[in-house]
Amino acid sequence: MAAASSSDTSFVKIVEVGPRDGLQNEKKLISTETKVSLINKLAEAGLSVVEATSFVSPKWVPQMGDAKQVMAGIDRKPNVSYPVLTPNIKGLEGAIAAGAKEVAIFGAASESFSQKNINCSIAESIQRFAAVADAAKEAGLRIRGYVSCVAGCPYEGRIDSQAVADVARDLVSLGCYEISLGDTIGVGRPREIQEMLSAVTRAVPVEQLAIHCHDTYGQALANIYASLEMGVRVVDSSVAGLGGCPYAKGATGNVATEDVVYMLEGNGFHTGVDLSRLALVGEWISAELDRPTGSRVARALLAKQE
Ligand SMILES: CC(C)(COP(=O)([O-])OP(=O)([O-])OC[C@H]1O[C@@H](n2cnc3c(N)ncnc32)[C@H](O)[C@@H]1OP(=O)([O-])[O-])[C@@H](O)C(=O)NCCC(=O)NCCSC(=O)C[C@@](C)(O)CC(=O)[O-]
Repeated sequence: MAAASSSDTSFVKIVEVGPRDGLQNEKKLISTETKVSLINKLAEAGLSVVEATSFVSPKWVPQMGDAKQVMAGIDRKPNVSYPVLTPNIKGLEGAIAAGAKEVAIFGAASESFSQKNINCSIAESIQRFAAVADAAKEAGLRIRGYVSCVAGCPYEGRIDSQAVADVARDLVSLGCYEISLGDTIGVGRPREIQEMLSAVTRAVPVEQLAIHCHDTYGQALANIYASLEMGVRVVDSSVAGLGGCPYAKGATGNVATEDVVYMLEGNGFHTGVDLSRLALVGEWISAELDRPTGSRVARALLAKQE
């Protein structure tokens, strides 16, 4: 697998979020065995970061209620990172006990979304995350940060880019090595994403930023390309385009990883991901969920093989 190097500007790190962001909103409980197989198959397809699960309240997100069992079941490959979401100290304790080496704290640039998603204001969330980050550092864990609603909020509409920059800066100051900027409801367009990135890069170096696009309005690939033009080299995506957010009504899945890999590899970037193998993983999980894959690239590739 190709290794990322800070001087290699053609390498794009893909953070596969399908097992967490992709599955968290599924109404029917998916077996732990299926989740574990999905994570293992994704790592075998060359993904070096596979976000595995969330240590959140099972009352809030029942689908992630088997986080401990998922972490116990996966075959951990040495060069693969398996981050997990931890909104509070209870979540962090669960993650440490399960042997996680990387955790993610997740805030929002919108007050209303913060309340709906994690039941506190933005300021309270930063305080809560400070305690999580201190304990995570103490335990030797790497910490990633998310900012949701960077291009719009399901409750408040347009979000000021400075609010995004402020939360991103706060998360970096708590010790996050990378900040993922989430267009949670997929409303952003390339120029808006570039304007948002201009504001955020005044607060956080672009080398520490990732872009996380949902494809609700069909803008995700264009927005990712616009982010690459701004120097972003980390992209979050979800195999087969799985997903949606439980606290953002109507939000569809993340951009499909297969579509991102196809676009990148044909545009002078490399990812270390085996696209044919990944398309088969997407086909498999879609069959498990009883629906067609949400990846247009996978559909095209698989149709050719048939
Ligand atoms: C943050 C809380 C816990 C606050 O929820 P709360 O109700 O304010 O918390 P609490 O401390 O009052 O506890 C209430 C109950 O939850 C339990 N509890 C408390 N914490 C935990 C925990 N960690 N693990 C397991 N259980 C927990 C706690 O023990 C207690 O249980 P009870 O006494 O009632 O039986 C809750 O709001 C929550 O779990 N929210 C999670 C929301 C979530 O997972 N959202 C989806 C992920 S974010 C996202 O998708 C966006 C992203 C990242 O992908 C980027 C993008 O697209 O924008």
